[in-house]
Amino acid sequence: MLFLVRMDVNIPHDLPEAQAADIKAREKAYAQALQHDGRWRHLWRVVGEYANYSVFDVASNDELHTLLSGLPLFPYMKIHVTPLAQHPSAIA
Ligand SMILES: O=C(O)CC1=CCC(=O)O1
Repeated sequence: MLFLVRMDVNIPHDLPEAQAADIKAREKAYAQALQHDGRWRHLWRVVGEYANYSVFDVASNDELHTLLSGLPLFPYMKIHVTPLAQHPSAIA
């Protein structure tokens, strides 16, 4: 099952810099592990925003929820999920 996910990051300004850097490093490792195993298919920065559009390929809504809620930045993100279906005119 494919899902388009938008993540808007909002790290509080009063979070200590070292703590923010640690969370971002763990987020990167988590995201790259999921890209390597094929479940995080795309990760794109939204131009001019601290936000991304991602495409996930997972078995169920519950799996996606588990992955997203495990993101180290999860407490600091607004996440919007759009389930995707085949388009009849798509050639791939
Ligand atoms: O920077 C972001 O958009 C949040 C994020 C998701 C995966 C990652 O490494 O950073």
